Amino acid sequence: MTKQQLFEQIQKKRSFLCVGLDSSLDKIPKHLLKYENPILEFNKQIIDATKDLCVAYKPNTAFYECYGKKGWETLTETWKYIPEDIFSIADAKRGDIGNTSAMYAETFFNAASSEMSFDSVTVAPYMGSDSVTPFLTFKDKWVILLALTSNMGHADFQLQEVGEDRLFEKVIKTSQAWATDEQMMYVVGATRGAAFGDVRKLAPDHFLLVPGVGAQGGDLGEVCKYGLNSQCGLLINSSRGIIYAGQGEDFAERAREEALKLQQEMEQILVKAELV
Ligand SMILES: O=C(O)c1cc(=O)[nH]c(=O)n1[C@@H]1O[C@H](COP(=O)(O)O)[C@@H](O)[C@H]1O
Repeated sequence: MTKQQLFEQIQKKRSFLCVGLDSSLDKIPKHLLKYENPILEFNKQIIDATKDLCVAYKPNTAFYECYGKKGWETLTETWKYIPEDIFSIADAKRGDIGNTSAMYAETFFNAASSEMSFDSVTVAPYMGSDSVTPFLTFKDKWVILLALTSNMGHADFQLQEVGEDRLFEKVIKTSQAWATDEQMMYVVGATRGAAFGDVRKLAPDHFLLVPGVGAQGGDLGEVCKYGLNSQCGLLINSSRGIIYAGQGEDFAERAREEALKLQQEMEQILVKAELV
């Protein structure tokens, strides 16, 4: 998917919501355990209930890899179930020496070999250019590079000064030589509030993937105040806050209610910013 197509989806749905499919057997409603593949059934019902309210789905691969062969199959089938006009993110946080990264890129982008072709993959920048560029050889596929993450430990490295910059700023500056804003996004945690202003100084036009709304307590208004750009430029992810909103037979409706609350808030923000 291109950047323009993503923006058009945002305008059409009046939403920049990404639903995180961090689905695990111990958290999904108990009545689903009778199915042959409970997590796939869960994901399908969540997708059916939210697909008109969101513009992206983000399965975190850890929640699939932990179940071995069956988990990998569930990830593949989940990717197949995501509608084509919805941006798909393999949240795998990969990155390795060049020839290994090339195989990771095949895994997530080349359906001919892996049966999956996500629109994007999350990548850690730590190993540098040759660990990231193999993901950029696929047309209209995206790297979503970790910049300023939502977790406590972000301060251990990302805020350390490297010359004149903090490390996350260095990551954003240096990586812009590897790809344009048509193929690269940055992860900036919703819990980082005013730091969105600093990120926007360096990357005014890039899309940012923003996890941390919902269960981690990030504030949507604050993120948008500093992070919105002329093509919206934000994909706001919520995983647990949406998918585990209910535990009963009506879990998908409850998930929809939570997604709708966020979509309605986003619609107001888009209208106010005259983006729709
Ligand atoms: O790359 C990510 O998606 C990510 C980066 C980050 O800084 N913080 C973060 O929480 N995430 C992911 O975003 C999701 C957040 O889930 P919830 O806290 O349940 O909404 C999880 O899949 C995390 O792995």
